[in-house]
Amino acid sequence: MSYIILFAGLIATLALSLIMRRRSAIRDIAGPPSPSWIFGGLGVLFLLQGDHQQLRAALNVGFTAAAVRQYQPIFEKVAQTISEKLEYSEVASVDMCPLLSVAAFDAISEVVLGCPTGNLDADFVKINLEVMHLSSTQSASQILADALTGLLPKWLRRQAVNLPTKSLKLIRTQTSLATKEGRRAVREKIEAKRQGLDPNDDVFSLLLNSEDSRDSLSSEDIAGQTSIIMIAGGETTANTLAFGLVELARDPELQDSLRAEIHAVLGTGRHNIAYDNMPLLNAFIKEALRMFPTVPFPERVAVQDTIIPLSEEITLNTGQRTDRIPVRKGQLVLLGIASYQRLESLWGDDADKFRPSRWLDGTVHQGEAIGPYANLLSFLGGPHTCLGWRFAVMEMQVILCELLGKFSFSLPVDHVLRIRFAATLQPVDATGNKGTPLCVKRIL
Ligand code: HEM
Repeated sequence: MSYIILFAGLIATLALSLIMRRRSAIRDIAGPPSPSWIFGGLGVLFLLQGDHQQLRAALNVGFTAAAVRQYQPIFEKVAQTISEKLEYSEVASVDMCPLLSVAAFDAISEVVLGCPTGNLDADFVKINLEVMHLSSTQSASQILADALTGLLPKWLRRQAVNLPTKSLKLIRTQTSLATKEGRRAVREKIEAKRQGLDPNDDVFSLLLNSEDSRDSLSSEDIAGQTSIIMIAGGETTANTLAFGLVELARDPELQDSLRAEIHAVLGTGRHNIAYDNMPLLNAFIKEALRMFPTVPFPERVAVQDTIIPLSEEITLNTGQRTDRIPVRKGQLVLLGIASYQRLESLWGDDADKFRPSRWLDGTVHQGEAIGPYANLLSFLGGPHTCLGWRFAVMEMQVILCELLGKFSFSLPVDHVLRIRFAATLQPVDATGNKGTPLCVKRIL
C-alpha cells in the first residue's frame, strides 16, 4: 500500500490539495475521464458540460434518497443470498470477492433494470462478470498497451478502439450486449404501461414514468446507460466491502461492537430498518471508503486553461516556491484521492490506521465539503460525482448488517493481503490474484 500512496503522493497530491482549497477548481478540469475513448456512446460518465448536466439531472430521479429507500428490499434479498451461499460453503476459508461481485451485479440488475440476474441474457451476465474482473486479470503488457493507446491522437484512437486486444474486445462486447439488454428492459416496461400495469420501483421504470425525467430522456438515452451503470456500480461496491470485511476479520473487538449494534437494531424487527441511524455501521463504511477508495486516481483532461490553488506552498524543482499550479487546456490531471484521504495533515497522525471511531469521537477532519458523502472524495466531487453513491451506501449497509449479524469473520493462518491498483483498488491474496479468503463461522 505504501507504494501506492507514495506513487500517488509524487504525481498527484498537488492536484488534490488544490481541490481542497477551492472546490470550483474541479469544475475547470471537468473533462472526460480517460476511458471515454474506449466506451464512447451515450454513457453519462463520458459526456461533457451541457450535455452531461442535462442527462445527469434527468437520471438523478432514479438515485435520490427517496428512490434509493425503495430499493432496500432488493438489497436485503441480495444480502440474504450471500448468507445462503456462505451457509452451504464447506471450505475452511471462503474467498469473499467472487461472492461480493456477484451480489453487486445482482443488486444492479434488479434495482436498475428491474430484472433478476437469472432472467437476463446469459452472455450478458457472463461478459459483465468478466469485465468486473478485467482489471485484476490483465498482464503488465496489456495494462501498458491500453495506457499507451489512450495517449494516441484522437483520430488514431477512434481506429484503435477496434484493435483485437483482450480488454477492448471485452468492453466492446459488454457495451453492445448491455445496450441490447437495456433496450429490452425499456421495451418491456413501455409495453407493461401500455397494458395499464403498475410501474415497478426499479430505476428504469422511475425514469420512464417520472414527470421530471420522461420529457428529457428518450428510451435510447435510458438504455444507453446500462453499460456504464453495470461497470461503475459493480466492482466499486464489491471491493469496498471486501476490504472492509478484512479489517473486521483483523479486529475481533470492532467486529463484536458492530455486531452488537446490528443485533440491537435488527432485534426490533426486520422491517424498515433505519440503517442511517446506526452510528458504528456508518462510521465503519466511511472508514472503509476513506482507506480504500476503489477509484483512487481518477483522471481528468482540463477543458480550459485554469489555475489550481494549493492549500500549502510547495517547492518546484527549480527551487521556486509556489502556491498555485497552472494547467493548460487539454492537460491531463490525476486526482490523488488515495493520498488525500491519508494525509496526516488532515486526518491526524494515525491517518494510515483503520479506525472507524475517528468518525464518532470528533477527531475526523472537518473542512470544506468536497465530496457528496462524509467529506470524502471516494465518490469524487464536482459535476461527475458518483451518481450511485446513495445506492452504494445503502447496499453496503444492508450487506454488512446481514453478514455481520449472522457470521463471524477471522483471518486464515496464512493470511496475506496486498493491495493492487489496476484501474480500481483491489485486494490481492497470497497467490497474487484478486481475492480475500476469510474463515467464516455461522453464529446465529
Ligand atoms: C463504493 C462504491 C462506489 C464508488 C467508490 C464509486 C465511485 C465513483 C467515482 C470516483 C466516480 C467518478 C469517476 C470519474 O469521473 O472518473 C463515479 C461515477 C459514477 N458512478 Fe460510482 N461509485 C460507486 C458505486 C456506484 C453505484 C452502485 C452506481 C450505480 C448503481 C454508480 C454509478 C456511477 C455513475 C453512473 C457514474 C458517472 C457519473 C457522471 O459521470 O455523472 N456508482 N463513481
